[in-house]
Formats: sequence, structure tokens, C-alpha cells
Amino acid sequence: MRGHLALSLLLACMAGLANFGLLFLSGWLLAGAAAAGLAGQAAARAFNIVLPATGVRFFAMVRIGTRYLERVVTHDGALRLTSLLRSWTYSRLAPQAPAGLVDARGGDLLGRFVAETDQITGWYTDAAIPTLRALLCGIVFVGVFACVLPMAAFVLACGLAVAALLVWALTAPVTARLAARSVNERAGLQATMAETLQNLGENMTLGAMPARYAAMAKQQQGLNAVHRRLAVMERLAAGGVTLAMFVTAFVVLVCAAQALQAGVLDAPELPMLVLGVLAAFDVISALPTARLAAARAQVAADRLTQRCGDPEQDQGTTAPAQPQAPYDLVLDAVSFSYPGADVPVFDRVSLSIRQGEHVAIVGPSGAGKSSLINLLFGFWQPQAGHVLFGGVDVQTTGAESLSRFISVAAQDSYLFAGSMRDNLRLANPDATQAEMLAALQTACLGTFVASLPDGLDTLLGNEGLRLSGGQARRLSIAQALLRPAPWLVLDEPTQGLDAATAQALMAALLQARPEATIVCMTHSQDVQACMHRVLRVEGGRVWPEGGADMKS
Ligand SMILES: Nc1ncnc2c1ncn2[C@@H]1O[C@H](COP(=O)(O)OP(=O)(O)OP(=O)(O)O)[C@@H](O)[C@H]1O
Repeated sequence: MRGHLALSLLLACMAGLANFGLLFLSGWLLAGAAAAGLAGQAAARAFNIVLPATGVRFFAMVRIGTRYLERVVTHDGALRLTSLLRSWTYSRLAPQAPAGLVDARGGDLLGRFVAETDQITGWYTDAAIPTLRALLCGIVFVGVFACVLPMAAFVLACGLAVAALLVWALTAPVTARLAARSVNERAGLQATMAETLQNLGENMTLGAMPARYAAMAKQQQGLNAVHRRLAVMERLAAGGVTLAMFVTAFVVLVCAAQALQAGVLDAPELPMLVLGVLAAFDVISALPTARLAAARAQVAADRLTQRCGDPEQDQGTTAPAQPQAPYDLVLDAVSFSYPGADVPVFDRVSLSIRQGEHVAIVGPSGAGKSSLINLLFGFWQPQAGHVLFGGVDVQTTGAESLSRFISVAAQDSYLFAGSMRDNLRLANPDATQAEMLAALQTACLGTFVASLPDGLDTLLGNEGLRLSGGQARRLSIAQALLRPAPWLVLDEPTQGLDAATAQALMAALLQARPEATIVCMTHSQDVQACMHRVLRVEGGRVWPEGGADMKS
């Protein structure tokens, strides 16, 4: 990345210098040719037009070439930086899910992932390079002026410095605050829009759309107001630069006229200096935008690190501890409450499920059956006690490693827009057509898929909208079956099914995976009847159905 930044800067400086050289020499060429013409034929013949004309062509071509290359290199660098930032953001966000992202709005996260990484990249393309270019080119311009007329060089240096200070002063007081408001207002609007679109059906059936429109219109108005103020400030700063440019050009003109009278300067050099001032200010004119881009990038970086942590803390991670066979689950005096909850979901619960067992977890709604999955995957950390899987603490193993041993069909599993085959391949990319059809058959979806004209290639629509609730749930069971994991955890596998289908599903499941440990969170008697053991979760405790409390 440093190489890209250096090359972009070099090319940007070369383009700025070529532009300066072009105008500088053009002024000299035009004025020299005019002066030679006025002085008569002899002077016209003596005037060597070839040298400045060649210089003008040279600078014109260099300007075109370097501008093109600068854009290519800068955009390439920006894209690389954005992809690095997005990979880093994802690597920091993903492990936080779901416990660390409970308070995060989906649209806001998406904004941080897409827009804020873009804005941070803007620091490189729109802030750092133009600012460094202005500084480096400014020094060269003043040096060139000093070779022609030191007084003009002094005036140019003062003019450039005043213009840069003007940009700073005109934008500084409100830039940071307005940039923060602009980023925050946009994030709020994005989050509301994402939630509205995601839950369009609910919003319409609940009659919430007018309120949603009003909220979005208000947020958009707030965003427009901030953008108007930012635009006014940017134009004001740009106006300040233009004013400084004309004043500098005028003072340089006066100095050059005096030098001409004193015989220190040739006539063609006078317009050369004045045009040189205009060319020199070209690199300063990018500063107001650069200032705003820097402020926006700062706010975006703050917001990103607030959610993802400090990049400085990125250290080499140790390899997660791997569970060892037998893959037994042990809860050892586990106490767990969700943040802000008064009542614990588990209060010093100890239990063990051995590999190969078939266990039903029952209990009233809200008792904590699904929370067991959260603890099993280490999504949430118990306040006391340990959850061990295959002899290692799940907190040290991590959800990604655990997913190789435990296959889950959750209650609210997500189906992606794509075909049935795509969704099944998500669970197991190497699954063959025969394995997919067998998993669907076990999940009691075989007849349904056979009746579809496109079979496995049937498109499911966004979030699997073309499937019924029961079909979607059984497809998630087929996904779980396709994974060759020794544990199968099924949350309410038969919910919404009639008794005959529920029994057929459980029979097929046990026949298909006789060796697997099967844990079913369920209210269904049919499911309980197929299991070796039934555990009841209630009031923060767990005990064998009809047996003693398993509190330690
Ligand atoms: N992410 C969460 N943050 C805060 N509280 C939660 C969260 N998830 C669940 N709860 C609460 O924890 C308790 C246990 O929820 P859980 O989903 O485990 O119950 P359940 O037994 O699976 O219920 P059901 O049978 O209705 O699916 C409930 O009181 C619920 O409100």
C-alpha cells in the first residue's frame, strides 16, 4: 500500500508540475512571440520559437499521461485499500455475532461495512494525496519563481500559505461537527431504510408504512441540511482560494512590472509569472474538498473502530483448541443471564450429554431451550461455570471450529435468495445431487421437490419467501443433515407439522443418522417419544423429565 501511495503522489505531483510548466511556458511563448512581432522582422527572426513550443508540447503530453496514470494507480490503490478495510471489518464483526451485535442495526452495520470503509479510503484519494501534492508542488513552484524573480517567489509563497490557511480557517470550526452529523444522519437513514425494506410485509400489514415514510423523510431532510451547509462551507473556502489567487496574481504583476521597468525582467517573463501564479493555485484549489474528505474519513474511522475495536490491537491469534472424541457436552455449574435481564436463564446448571445420545430438551416457551444452543456455540459467555465440548471450553474453540462438529437447524434459520441447490451447497459445498436428494427425502421434502418443474434448481426468492414456513424449516433440517458432523441439534424440528409427518420425519432422521448425537429442543410428544432421554428446562434449572433437579 505504501508503494501505491508513493507512486500516486509522485504521479499527482508530476501532473501538477506539468500543468504549471505548460502555463508558465505558454505565457512566455505568447508574450515572446507578440513582442518579437511588434519589434519588427529582424526581431521576429531572432526569436527562437522552437524551444518554448517544444516545451509546451512536452508539458501538455506529460500532463495528459501523468493524469491518466495517476487516476489508474490511485484508484487501484483505493480499491486495494477498500478491500483490505472490508476484510478487516468483517474479520472483526463476524466473531462478535450474535452477542456483541445485539444492539446493532443491520442497516447501520452495512453502512459501516460499505460506506464508512469507502470514506476512509477517501482519506487516501481525496485528502492525503491532494494535500501532499499541494505542499510539494508549492515548494517547487516557489523555487522556479525564485529563479526568475525572487520578489515574485516571496509573494507566491505568501499567497499559497494564506490560501491554505484560509481553507483551514473557513472550514475548521464546523467541519468535524458537520462531518460527524453527515455520517451519523446517513447511517440512521440507511438503517431505517434497510429495516423498512427487510420487513416490508410486516410494515404494510401493521399499517406502519406512513410512519416509516415520515421517519425516512425527516432523516433525509436532516441529511440534506447538513450537506447544504457542507457545500456552502466548501464553496466559501474555494472562494477564499480564488480571491487569494487573484490578489497574488495582481501583486506579482505589480512586482514584475517594477522589475521590468528596472530592467531586471524581460517583457515575455511578465505574463509568464502571472500565468504561473494561476497554475500554482490549481494545486491549492483541491484543498477545501480535501479538508472535508479528511474530516469525513476521521469520523468514519472513529465509528468503525468503535464497533470493530482498535486496529493497533490486531495481534497474531492463537489457534483455537480443537474438541477431541468422545464429543460429549458438559455444562459445569453454568449460570447465565442475558444482559439487562433480571431473571437468569440458567442458575448453576450442570448436565452432560454423551456422544451418540438422543436427547429432547423440553420446557415452557421462554424457559431457555434455544439459549442452550447459544451457550453450546460460545455465542454467549456464561457468567459462571464452563461449557465443555469434546473436553475443551467452547469459549476457546470458537463457533467456526465447533460448526465442524455440531450441525444446527435453528428455529429461524436464514434462506438465501437463490436455488434450493445453492442453499443446500451452503451447508456442504461438496454435496452431490444424490446426497442432496437423500437429505431432502429424510427431511420429508422429497415429494415436494419431485413435484417442482425445476427440482433442485427452483429459485426460493429472498429469504426463501417461495416456501411455506414448514417447508423452510425442513429445508434447514436437510442443510443440517448434509453436514457430516457427529452432533445434530434441531430446534423445534416438527413445529407446524401434522402428527403423521412429524413421526415420519423423526423416523427418517434416526434411520439416516443412527450414529449421530441428536438433541432436539421441542414441545412435541412425538419427538420426545423417539429420544433416549428428556431434559426439562424451567425456572433457570434443568432436570431429567420425571427425575431430580440437575442444579449443582
Ligand atoms: N438475545 C437475547 N437477549 C436477551 N434476552 C434473550 C435473548 N434471547 C432470548 N432471550 C430471553 O431468554 C429467555 C430464554 O429464551 P429462549 O429463546 O432460550 O427460550 P425457549 O425456551 O427456546 O423459548 P421457545 O420455546 O419459545 O423457543 C427468554 O426469556 C427470552 O426472552
